[in-house]
Amino acid sequence: MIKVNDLSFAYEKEKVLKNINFELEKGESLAIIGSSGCGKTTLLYLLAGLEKSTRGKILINSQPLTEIRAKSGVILQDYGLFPWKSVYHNLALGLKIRGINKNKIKTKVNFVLKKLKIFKFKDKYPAELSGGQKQRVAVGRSLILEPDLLLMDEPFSALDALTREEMQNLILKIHQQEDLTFVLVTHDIREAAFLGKKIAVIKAGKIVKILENPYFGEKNLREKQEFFNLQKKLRHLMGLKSGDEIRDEK
Ligand SMILES: Nc1ncnc2c1ncn2[C@@H]1O[C@H](COP(=O)(O)OP(=O)(O)OP(=O)(O)O)[C@@H](O)[C@H]1O
Repeated sequence: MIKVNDLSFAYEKEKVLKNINFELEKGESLAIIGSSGCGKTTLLYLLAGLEKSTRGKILINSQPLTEIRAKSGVILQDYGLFPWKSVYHNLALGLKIRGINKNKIKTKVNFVLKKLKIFKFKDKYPAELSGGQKQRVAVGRSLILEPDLLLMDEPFSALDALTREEMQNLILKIHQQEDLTFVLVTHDIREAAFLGKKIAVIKAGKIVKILENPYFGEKNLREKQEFFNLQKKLRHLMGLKSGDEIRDEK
């Protein structure tokens, strides 16, 4: 589905991504993790066709990516909702632009609203919703266009821990039910370990390791020892110190 070959990118002179290589099969998920400023968002923008690489290439379904793809859904951290439109019309807009008739739009929007459990908010405006509800609307707005690839940049970072877990469960469920391929950028180790079938660790613009997560999608994963072990591995790869080491330094 995605093939990235020797990709590099610079904003003006500063090289932000260096020789990035990875592949992602259809129906797989990739979590991209790294500390602030390492280049995660830039990589997602390149995958979305919002920025163009300085060197190397991206193939999606064997086609070189040269512009924004209609079949790629993108969800950003700030929800990207239209504040002057109701929940219903935020979801309907993409279909309307594509010239779909009103009845079909109504059926589809209502179906997605129910699936994401936000039907009762359909006449509300984004400002009247909680963070989690807004993020459900943002997910709905992408899914309604039936993307074959969903690209998400820190989509749940503004949410409290419980709502964040609920949203992670929701994405996993949609992935499992619809074989959705997705890429998620995050700085949260737990989130990467939960939502990545593959987990790419980035440091200063380079992929230091791509881990396979054999436990991805398992029931009650968050309570399993393997989940903690994987997080420990990720912490090491990211060069994070344990609390003890910090105490020893004093
Ligand atoms: N529009 C821009 N012009 C110039 N430099 C930029 C621009 N956007 C990002 N950068 C720089 O590129 C580097 C990577 O930024 P990027 O946003 O991809 O990192 P990130 O890993 O997503 O960080 P964070 O987790 O803080 O969002 C940073 O050093 C940043 O300052």
